[in-house]
Amino acid sequence: MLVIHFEQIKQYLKLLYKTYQTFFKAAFKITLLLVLLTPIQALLPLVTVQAGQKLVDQLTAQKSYVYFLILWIIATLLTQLLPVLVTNIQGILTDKLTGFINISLMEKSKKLMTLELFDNSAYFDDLKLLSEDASWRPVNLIVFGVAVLRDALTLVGMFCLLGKYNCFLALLLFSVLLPQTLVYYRIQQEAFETMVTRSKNARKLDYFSSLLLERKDAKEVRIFQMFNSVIKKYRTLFFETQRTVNAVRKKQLVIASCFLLLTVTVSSLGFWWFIVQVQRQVLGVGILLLYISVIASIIESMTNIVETTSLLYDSLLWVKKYEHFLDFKESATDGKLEFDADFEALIVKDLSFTYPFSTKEVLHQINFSVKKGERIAIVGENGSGKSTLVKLLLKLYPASSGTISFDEQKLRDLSAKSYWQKVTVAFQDFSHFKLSLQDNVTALEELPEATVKALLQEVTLPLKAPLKLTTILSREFEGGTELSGGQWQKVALARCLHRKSKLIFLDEPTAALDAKSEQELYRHFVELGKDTTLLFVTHRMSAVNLADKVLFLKDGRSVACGPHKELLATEPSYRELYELQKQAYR
Ligand SMILES: Nc1ncnc2c1ncn2[C@@H]1O[C@H](COP(=O)(O)OP(=O)(O)OP(=O)(O)O)[C@@H](O)[C@H]1O
Repeated sequence: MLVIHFEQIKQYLKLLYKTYQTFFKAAFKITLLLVLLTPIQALLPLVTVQAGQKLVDQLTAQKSYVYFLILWIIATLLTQLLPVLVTNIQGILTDKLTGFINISLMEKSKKLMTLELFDNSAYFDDLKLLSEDASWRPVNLIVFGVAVLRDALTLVGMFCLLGKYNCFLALLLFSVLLPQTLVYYRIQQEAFETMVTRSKNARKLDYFSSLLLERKDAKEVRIFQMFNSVIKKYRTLFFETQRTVNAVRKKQLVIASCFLLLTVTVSSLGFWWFIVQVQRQVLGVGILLLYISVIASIIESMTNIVETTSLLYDSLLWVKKYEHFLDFKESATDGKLEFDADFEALIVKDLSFTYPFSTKEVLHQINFSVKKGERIAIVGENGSGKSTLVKLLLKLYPASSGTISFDEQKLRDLSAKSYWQKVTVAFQDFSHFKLSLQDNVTALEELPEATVKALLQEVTLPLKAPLKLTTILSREFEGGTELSGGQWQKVALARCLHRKSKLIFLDEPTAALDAKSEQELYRHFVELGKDTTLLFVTHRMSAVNLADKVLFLKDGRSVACGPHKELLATEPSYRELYELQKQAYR
């Protein structure tokens, strides 16, 4: 049992050490100053107590006490002054640490080439927690991290002071307090585990309340009358969580009371021993003042340590998650070759794929090729693997087997950065950046206004009041506005076009457009130029007429790839899909 406790304490201290390492990395000088001030602050109570004892002894012996009085005044003054200074320094360190942590999280994300991390639920949950808490965890870490160190030093100092007069009593008190601390710690640990369970539940609770309060879901929540059911779900989960937490609290109260009784008994015995020493004139009366102060300080530091360590614990686990995220290594390594956009053919050979952390293969032995300048429509039923294929072609996932190559260049050997610089895409679930219209089009690249306006014209999105290039596309920000689904899609298409790439992927970004607008836009992309290669996913079979070739996917397999008319003649399931849509649009 005790081994487990020591293991936990060891892990705790390791995490505390790592936390201090992060403090130093974030702000070396400020942390150093804080670390230097901490022992001074921690040992001041010792000086005050001893000065008080000596003062009383000198007074009763009718000797000069001025020196001890001055010492006591200085120590008391510093005891009051230092916390103000330390709070100030902690504030500066908190700001620096918050910036440091947030920037390092963003920098790490920048280094992630594939989407693998986002499919790993353990990492993804951690990442969500990391980004949600990054604004307040650093304060917690600094305030509690410094307090733990300070209280531990005071505690050690006080035990040493007591040991100077009665070593046995100091050891006895220590032996009562040690198991008390460990049990306290264990209880806090249990409380924390409940808190973690609670934190999982808390996220669910948050979601339920946001579901009924946020704009995003306001329409469907009303129409489908979801209020009562969601409130009921919230209530059930809330009370269930409360019950578990209360059970831990009750246990905590009982055990804490038992140990408190033991500590009071030992302290009283100690007090009695010191009274006897004073009666026998072995020690001066001042020792009683010292003893009372030492016991009060030991108990206070002890309580503080247990409370602060448990308050600090989840923040330390947060640091662990932070380190864990920074250490995340992708299974695929990036290539080194520069992408030559002047390729003659894109060749996909025996391509199979299983998503990371999944066992189901979603693409099986896909084969097709695209010549430079060709327009390929990728069609197939829902879930047939069209978007997955596009993600693989974009190097967002490494293939499980098989190859994608541009002439002789294998995609896996290309540097992701060089590849992404020369391709462009509009996704089905494209990003709605809460930035200005201009920034949404340029993806924060600096482009002349005239170019942005021309792009918007290309995708037929007129700049009519109140929409300007500087308008923020979100009501969350002052002066912001919201676009319609179709307008948003045009913004995504303008973003896709701004790259002027020779290799374009469209993963059905046009679902919210009417058939005419969609046809016009596809035509626009098709007419971009003879050396522009276009691969577009579409559900509207009318769009396949614009393509040179159609890649027909079924259950993750490439059933056929060829001109639309050829597929109609040779591939019955393709003909069936086409006829079905034709009838629907009649
Ligand atoms: N991140 C993921 N992890 C595991 N499986 C996934 C993931 N994303 C998609 N899948 C699975 O891969 C299969 C193919 O999905 P994909 O989105 O590629 O199909 P699609 O043809 O584009 O469908 P739709 O026409 O509905 O857009 C589906 O069975 C889907 O459940």
